[in-house]
Amino acid sequence: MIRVGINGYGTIGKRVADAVRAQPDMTVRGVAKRSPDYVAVGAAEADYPVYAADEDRADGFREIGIDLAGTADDLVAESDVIVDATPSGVGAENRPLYERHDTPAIFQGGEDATVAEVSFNARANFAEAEDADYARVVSCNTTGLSRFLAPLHETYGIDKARVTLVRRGGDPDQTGRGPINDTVPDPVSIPSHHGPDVQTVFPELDIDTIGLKVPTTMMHVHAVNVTLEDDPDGVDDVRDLFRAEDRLLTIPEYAGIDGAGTLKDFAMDAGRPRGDIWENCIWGESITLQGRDLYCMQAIHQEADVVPENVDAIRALTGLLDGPESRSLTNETLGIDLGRLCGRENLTAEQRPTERVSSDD
Ligand SMILES: NC(=O)C1=CN([C@@H]2O[C@H](COP(=O)(O)OP(=O)(O)OC[C@H]3O[C@@H](n4cnc5c(N)ncnc54)[C@H](OP(=O)(O)O)[C@@H]3O)[C@@H](O)[C@H]2O)C=CC1
Ligand SMILES: O=C(OP(=O)(O)O)[C@H](O)COP(=O)(O)O
Repeated sequence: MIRVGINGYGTIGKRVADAVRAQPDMTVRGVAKRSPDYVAVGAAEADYPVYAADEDRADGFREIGIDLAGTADDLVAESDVIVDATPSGVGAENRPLYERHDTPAIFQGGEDATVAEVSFNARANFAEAEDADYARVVSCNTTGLSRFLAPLHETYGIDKARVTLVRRGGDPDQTGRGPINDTVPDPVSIPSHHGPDVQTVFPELDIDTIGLKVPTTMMHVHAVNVTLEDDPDGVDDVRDLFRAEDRLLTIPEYAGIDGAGTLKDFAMDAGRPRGDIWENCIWGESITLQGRDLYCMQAIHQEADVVPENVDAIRALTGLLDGPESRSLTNETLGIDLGRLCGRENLTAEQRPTERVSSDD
């Protein structure tokens, strides 16, 4: 059993902890956080050993009845691998602590790519992390783009990708984030950081990205245009390629899912923990082919899509399983089952989204 320490127990950390707990080959050694708040109480109630990230605040935990298991330093010493899910920039400050204990670590996408030897996506470059001590799971948007681009890159080749990212303003617990009544170019300069970040996974890929922020906490939405090198054999060829991917959910027209709100409602109806959607959600009707130009729209649940990637990164760093085996086990244990979620195997030709434009036209 690999002992996993989670340093930083917020939006990402608490989800990764629950996902690690669901695996048969790893266990949560403990979780570290700074503030003795409702999330700390939740961790203790979930029977995770709680460690204080900041020793000065240790008494605050005791005052609310949480018996601390130690400090972050102790957690690192007692773990085989650390998942660092602290806020952007803190991970890089923590790296010397992991080096001191000779403990491999996984960082998150808010860190600069230089924090680790490899920027990781389980679908695109699992094997590159197998010899690494430090890996960075790329951000939620970059994870969504990497999963989407990998099969296109392998099957047709990519001449150029252009993506407009409509980014959620903040997560539901980020009460101070915005905008609350605006649509804001973010960043106003082009490209946004996402294109260069995708290139940390696909170094040769030609990609430009533009970002905007909008007043929602639900999900990010991407409008994608990819100019392929080779002609697909019609739009159904592309649809079938996406359907064969384990973490790409093609939303069928009959589902009536017309936005991020219905997607979240759908996830909660499906019994997903915290309403989490670990998969990219591609609107089937939006998949459009004009010659070699592929268009479509996808939604990315920012709180969730990196969670299975962290589990897979743990296996890559520790050599537990290879990429396909790890993805398959992670999918099975978390319940990533697209057929069950959207009735994929029941789709008839008539039920499939109508082709608006096809290369055959
Ligand atoms: N939220 C998102 O949508 C996504 C975030 N990411 C990336 O994941 C990382 C974490 O983000 P997120 O989960 O949103 O962050 P949160 O702010 O939700 O959680 C951060 C956690 O780290 C703790 N923390 C703060 N400072 C320290 C410290 N010095 N040492 C140890 N722990 C500390 C916080 O403790 P406390 O709360 O007790 O103060 C909190 O538990 C970032 O790199 C981010 O860019 C990636 C994909 C999506
Ligand atoms: O990793 C994320 O987004 P990103 O891919 O836009 O960097 C998370 O949604 C965090 O984004 P934030 O930097 O807007 O909090």
